Amino acid sequence: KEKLQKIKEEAMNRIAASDDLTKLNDVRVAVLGKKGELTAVLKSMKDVLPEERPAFGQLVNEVRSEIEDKLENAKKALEAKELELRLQNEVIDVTLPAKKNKVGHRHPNTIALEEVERIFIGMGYEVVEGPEVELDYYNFEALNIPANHPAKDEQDTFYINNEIVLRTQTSPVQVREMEKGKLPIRMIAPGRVFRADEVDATHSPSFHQIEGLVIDKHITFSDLKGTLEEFARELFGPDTKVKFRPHHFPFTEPSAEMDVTCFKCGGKGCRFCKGEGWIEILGCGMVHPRVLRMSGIDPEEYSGFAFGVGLERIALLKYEIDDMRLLYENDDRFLKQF
Ligand SMILES: CNC(=O)COc1cccc(Nc2cc(Cl)ccn2)c1
Repeated sequence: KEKLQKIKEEAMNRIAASDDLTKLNDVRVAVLGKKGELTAVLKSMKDVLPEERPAFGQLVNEVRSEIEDKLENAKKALEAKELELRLQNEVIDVTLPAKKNKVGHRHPNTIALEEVERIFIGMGYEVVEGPEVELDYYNFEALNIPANHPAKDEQDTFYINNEIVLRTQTSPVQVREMEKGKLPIRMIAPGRVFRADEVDATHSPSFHQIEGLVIDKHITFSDLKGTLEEFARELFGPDTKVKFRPHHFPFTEPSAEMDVTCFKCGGKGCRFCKGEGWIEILGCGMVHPRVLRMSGIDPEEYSGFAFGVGLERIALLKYEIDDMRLLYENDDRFLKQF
């Protein structure tokens, strides 16, 4: 009897002292398990006098159910505590900012190209593409660039062989269009061009240009100025002013270069426009009559203007990128800013 009392007291204390489910289970096994203390007592029943067995057995069962109840309550309490702990640790703060998903980005060149295309498509121009590996006829002769012209030497042009080059501008696409003789023409020719230049912050052997060509009856220099002024305004903002400075290209006469007021300082002069207040954007001019004639267009009947703009130049200006090589290094840290 005393032994049972001791086992019960000891078990109760050990249950109360168990601060987690594992320890509690250890107590259950130690007392009620196959080799448990109470089980041992039950096994010693055979030594008890037969007439005392019923009372004894009842006593043992009482102790066992008291211990089982205590174990059960302790188990429930510990489970509740564990759940409470988990609820505190696993709480999700829904007010935290969401993780930004990594999404793709358009390259600055792509953004600039799509912007320029949108402007001229809006003016009714067609976008035409052509071969990057070109006959030197279309890249030079048809553009009134004579055989011994410096632009043709190997310092500036990649030759595949004596007749075939990597095009140095997208004008050949326009010559091919003029040859078709379907007039009037209003087109832009975007695409990759190649120069055997030195590579530096503003030159790359392979870059992109967009050229424009308008051929119709009675096209004048003022059509050129009006069109390119509108282009500049749509690209750099409505307050942009333009100016045309006389220049020379073999394929246009007269020729000009167009500057726009610096969109950073509005024309006062700043670091960005090197204090000039103006930034050169493109070259242009009235298509040279010899170029028209070589492509089968009568300069007495038709006239036209053309222009060429460097795509990287637009992208570098618009996004204030100071080294063209950044456009080609595919550094995600740079590209994901656009
Ligand atoms: C970045 N480009 C520049 O600085 C200058 O580009 C220019 C300038 C003037 C005209 C043209 N293209 C052209 C095309 C034909 Cl088919 C006939 C006449 N001209 C390109």
